[in-house]
Amino acid sequence: LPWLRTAGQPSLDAFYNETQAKLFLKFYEQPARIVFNEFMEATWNYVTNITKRNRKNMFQKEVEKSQFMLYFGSRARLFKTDHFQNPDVKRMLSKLQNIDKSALPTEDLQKYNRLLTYMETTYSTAEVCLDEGPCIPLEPDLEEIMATSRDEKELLWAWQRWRDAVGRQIRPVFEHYVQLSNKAAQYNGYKDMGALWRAKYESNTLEEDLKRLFDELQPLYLNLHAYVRRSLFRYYGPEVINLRGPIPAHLLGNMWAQSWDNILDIALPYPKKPPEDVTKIMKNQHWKPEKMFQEANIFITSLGLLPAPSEFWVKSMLEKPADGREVECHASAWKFYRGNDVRIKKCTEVTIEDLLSIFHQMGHIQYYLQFQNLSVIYQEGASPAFEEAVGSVITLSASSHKHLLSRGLLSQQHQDSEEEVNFLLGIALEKIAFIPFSYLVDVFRWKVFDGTITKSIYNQEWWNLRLKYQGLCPPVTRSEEDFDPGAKFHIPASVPYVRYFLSLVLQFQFHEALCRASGHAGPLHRCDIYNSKVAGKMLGDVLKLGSSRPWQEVLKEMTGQSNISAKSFLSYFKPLLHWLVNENVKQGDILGWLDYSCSFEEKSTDKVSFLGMVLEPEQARLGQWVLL
Ligand SMILES: CC(=O)N[C@@H](CC(=O)O)C(=O)NC[C@H](CC1(C(=O)N[C@@H](Cc2ccc(O)cc2)C(=O)O)CCCC1)C(=O)O
Ligand SMILES: [Zn+2]
Repeated sequence: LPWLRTAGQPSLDAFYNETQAKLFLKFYEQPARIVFNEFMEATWNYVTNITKRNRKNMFQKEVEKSQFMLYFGSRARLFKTDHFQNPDVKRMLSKLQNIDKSALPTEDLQKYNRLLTYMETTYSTAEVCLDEGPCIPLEPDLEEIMATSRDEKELLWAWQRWRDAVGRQIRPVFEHYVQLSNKAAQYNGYKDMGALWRAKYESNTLEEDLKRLFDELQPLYLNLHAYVRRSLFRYYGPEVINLRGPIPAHLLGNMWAQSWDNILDIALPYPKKPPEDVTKIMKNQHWKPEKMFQEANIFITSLGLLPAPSEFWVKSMLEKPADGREVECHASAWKFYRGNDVRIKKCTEVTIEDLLSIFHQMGHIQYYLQFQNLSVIYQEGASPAFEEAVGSVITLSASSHKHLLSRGLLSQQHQDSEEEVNFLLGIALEKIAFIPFSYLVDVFRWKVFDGTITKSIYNQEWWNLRLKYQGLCPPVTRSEEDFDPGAKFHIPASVPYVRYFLSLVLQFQFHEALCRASGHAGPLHRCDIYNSKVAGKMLGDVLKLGSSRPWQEVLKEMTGQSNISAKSFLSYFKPLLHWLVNENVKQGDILGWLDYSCSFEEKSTDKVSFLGMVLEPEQARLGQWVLL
């Protein structure tokens, strides 16, 4: 191209580099699919059959994958993209450069992988042994106790023994994990691993956006917290519950008190009109795990979206194996970079909770199927929150009274206003309770990564955040021998969590847009997009983009808004907020928690460790309050 040469060096370099860059990216595709496929297969084999041999093979494939990513990641850095014309080439090259832990020197990487696998496997194989007799695992046994037992002592036993069995083992390893994580992040050009995780959201206002959303949702949470505390007070009595203090963390129907839907029976607003027990109906109708996945598939294909391919039904692990194999029961959806090879691993129990979580998982599968023709580099969600919101938005329709009725999972025809409050409270116990938990998990980890929370105070800082954001307290004294955050899967598994907080907000924003598109009129909580091809097309168009476009652009195309907003979440629960505010005023309950611990002897009225809010009857009507 002599004539270009005379036109001056930069344009030639730019032209030459851009062409070269396109070839480089083209060449990347095939080997990437092969290397990633082999890595996913080896990891799948391990988590569905935990043996030394499978672990060794997984480590081997992990090293190969990392060498491959290091090769292409470092070469992607060599291109000077500022003169490039094609925005796609620039975006793909920049995504290729973030190679996470693969940037570590092989020695460190192998140590890091051993730490990660030790923590995740410790969690997945941990059991709690009764004094004499059997040892019981988290899924389904301990989770079943936390969900259904109403014996405070038994709940305390399960809560404490799980943390003894897992958290304590993981603590010493976690400290090294933090160091190596930060080292990997620095090799990628980030100050610490928290910064690398946050960069996935392509936003320089992420932390303030999170804070803003959290504050907008605070009135909902504080009113629900006060109401549930009152309900638990009525049930367990004043010895256990302090109406002006935090709630003991073992009484909320969940091992981590992250969602409280399992104690709807205790908190039911109108006990004379109890909702039907869908789990019981499923069991009476002889539902099996496979039928639960087919039910989700039927919903998804009713939208005109893609069905689960035959390989899915053949290769997935839909139930805990009965052959004594050790498996990782924590549910997950998998893609294998080979077209229709997509799978789910889940130790499914026949319950409504598992049915709804299957809708969530099948949302991941649908994303994989929709973006499979994109470059490997774009085969992920527009943001991690988008990935999580897809399945959850479908679940919002699937859990509606209208949908369950149409699927024969409810027999009651009508739903009067009191039954509607009961229904909304059920959804609130899952979604509103989840707000502060899904926010604080990564607030904790970001502070650990950036050094604010040093290893000598991990546990006390965890409980400070649990008190500050959730208004919970540990039911027994904790120490720095314990490591309670390690008792939650995503911490030993090193899976970021703020995606679930953002997904909480996003799923309602999506729900409102999809419901409007499907022609739904009336309250948002009565919407069911089932059978709506229009809503399906709107959703499919988002999924087809993968991460090829910034999520802000994708959100704008779908909902008309380019920023994430809590407005839809608030409007979905508006009827319930009014009911809760009136109920709390009637009971004279305060919002928030003045005391800072469960045990009453440390009762203190002078120390206000958190916003103590007193409702003036007048302001309460407007849902406002006066800071104490
Ligand atoms: C190979 C791989 O890892 N694949 C990823 C997907 C991907 O990255 O492509 C994946 O499958 N991750 C597993 C994870 C599983 C679940 C989870 O952990 N949920 C959170 C938070 C929550 C709670 C309630 C709820 O309704 C929705 C979310 C928790 O239980 O605390 C378990 C129950 C449901 C979702 C998931 O599906 O998000
Ligand atoms: Zn998910």
